[in-house]
Parts: sequence; C-alpha cells; structure tokens
Amino acid sequence: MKKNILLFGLAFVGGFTYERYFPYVKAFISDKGQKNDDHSFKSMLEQGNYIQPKVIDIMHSSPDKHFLHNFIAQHNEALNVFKIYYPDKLEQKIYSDNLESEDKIHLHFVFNAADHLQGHSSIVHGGLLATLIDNAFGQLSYLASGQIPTATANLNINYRKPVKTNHDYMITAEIDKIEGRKVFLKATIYDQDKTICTEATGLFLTVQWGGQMWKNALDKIKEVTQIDDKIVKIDQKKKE
Ligand SMILES: CCCCC/C=C\C/C=C\C/C=C\C/C=C\CCCC(=O)SCCNC(=O)CCNC(=O)[C@H](O)C(C)(C)COP(=O)(O)OP(=O)(O)OC[C@H]1O[C@@H](n2cnc3c(N)ncnc32)[C@H](O)[C@@H]1OP(=O)(O)O
Repeated sequence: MKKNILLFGLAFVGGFTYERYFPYVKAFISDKGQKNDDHSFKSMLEQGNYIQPKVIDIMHSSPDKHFLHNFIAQHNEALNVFKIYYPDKLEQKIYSDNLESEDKIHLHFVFNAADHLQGHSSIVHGGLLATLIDNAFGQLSYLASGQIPTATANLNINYRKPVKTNHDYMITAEIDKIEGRKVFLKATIYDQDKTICTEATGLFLTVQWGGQMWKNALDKIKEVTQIDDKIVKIDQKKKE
C-alpha cells in the first residue's frame, strides 16, 4: 500500500514537472544541436572568455513570447547565424544582483543575414540592424538596472557602410552610463576586418511594464537549468 502511494506520488511529481518544464527543456535541447555554429568571430570570442548564455538559448524558442526570438524561431532560414555572447561573468548577473562594475557590462551579437532580410539587393535592411541593436540594448539595460524592465526612449543609428547579406558581422553593445532610471548605451557593428559599419546610441528608461512576466520567465529558466537533467530522463522514459 505504502509502495503504491509512493509510486503514485512519484508519478504525480514527474508528470507535473514534465508538463511545467518540458517546453523550456525542449527549447534548450533543440537549440544545442543548432546548425551554423561556426562563424568568423568564433575563436576570437571564445578566447576572450565569452559564452553563449543558456538563458538566451532558451529564449530562442521558449513559450514566452518575445518578438525577436519568436521571429528567429519562426523564420529560422532568415538568419544564417545568430549568436549572442556574454562575458562569462555576465550570465551570473541573471542569477544574482552582484556585478562588480557597470562599465564591464557589454555583450556581442554575431549575425549573418540571409537574402530574406535584404532591403536593397544583397544589403541587410536597416530596420533589422535597428532591431538587433535595440534587443541588445534591452538585454543589457535590464541586467544593468538590477533586472528591472526597460523601454527604449531614444535610439540613434548612423549607418556608415552597407551591411551585406550572407556575411558575418558582430555587434558590440555596452553600457555608457546610468543616471537614476536612465540607462545610456552605445553599440557598434563591425565587419570581419573590424571596419565600423554602424554606430548607435540609446537611452532606455526603467519602467513598470511586464516585470512579473520577466520574473516568472527567469524563475522558470533558473529552475530548468537546475533540473534539466532530470527532465531529460523523464522525457526519454516517456518515449520508451
Ligand atoms: C523568455 C525568457 C526571458 C529571459 C530574460 C532574460 C534575460 C535577458 C533579458 C531581458 C530583457 C530582454 C529583452 C528586451 C528586449 C528588447 C527591448 C525592447 C524595448 C522596446 O521595444 S520598448 C517599446 C518601444 N518604446 C516605447 O514604447 C516607449 C514609449 N515611451 C514611453 O512610454 C515613455 O516616454 C517612457 C516610459 C520612455 C518615459 O516616460 P516616463 O513618464 O516614465 O518618464 P518621463 O517622460 O518623466 O522621463 C523621465 C526622464 O527621462 C527623460 N526622457 C524621457 N524620454 C526621453 C527621450 N526620448 N530622450 C531624452 N530624454 C528622455 C525625461 O526628460 C526625464 O528626465 P529628467 O528626469 O532628467 O527630467
């Protein structure tokens, strides 16, 4: 009798865990096998101790709606490469409130846009570049403000040289300064020869928007990253 209750309890907990976390774990697992892992900036970034944060892997196809990551998931042929690299300590910022100094907060996006994203022939649409920069600024300002959501108040972009489709580029985004609710940021898009193609500045303001949504998503992600091994086992069992 006791054994039956125990088995029932285990099945219940297993089923609950599976239902609750499966979409996140699936996203995490499927992204791990993602194609196009190679690009021109890879060894440079890896030597500089940059990592692809798990949290971003999960955002790519998580059930929580996010414009850019949903776009990538739904139109995965549009970007030949889309990789986000954080300094290895920055991912910890997602899990704690301690970061040594705001001026160390920066990240890199590497992207290679397919022809689907051209405006003029073989030239990446400027609106896509604005979106990528805005998204990088959104992540950085969120982290730098102690995980308070932020909104774009101002975004300035100077398009210096055309960005070509089917070529690798790197966006470097960083915090310039923080004054109260205001987070000032800057970004540069470089080609493989380190020529500056695009420069941007942004002002993001902390807002009261969707804070609980972000917090819930982060809480789930934190739990998933701790328990993903167990979930994978549950998933394998279900298939057997
Ligand atoms: C699924 C898994 C999730 C896991 C997440 C994990 C990790 C990564 C995380 C995170 C986050 C991820 C991604 C985020 C990605 C993308 C971000 C997208 C961002 C957007 O896509 S967001 C939509 C577009 N965006 C808007 O929709 C804003 C419309 N706008 C407004 O809603 C207001 O305009 C607002 C709220 C901005 C300000 O309004 P307000 O009433 O709160 O403040 P107020 O006006 O009083 O200004 C206070 C002080 O800022 C100065 N100030 C204001 N605006 C200025 C400007 N433009 N230029 C210069 N100074 C300005 C004032 O002059 C004053 O300055 P002072 O205090 O010195 O007098």
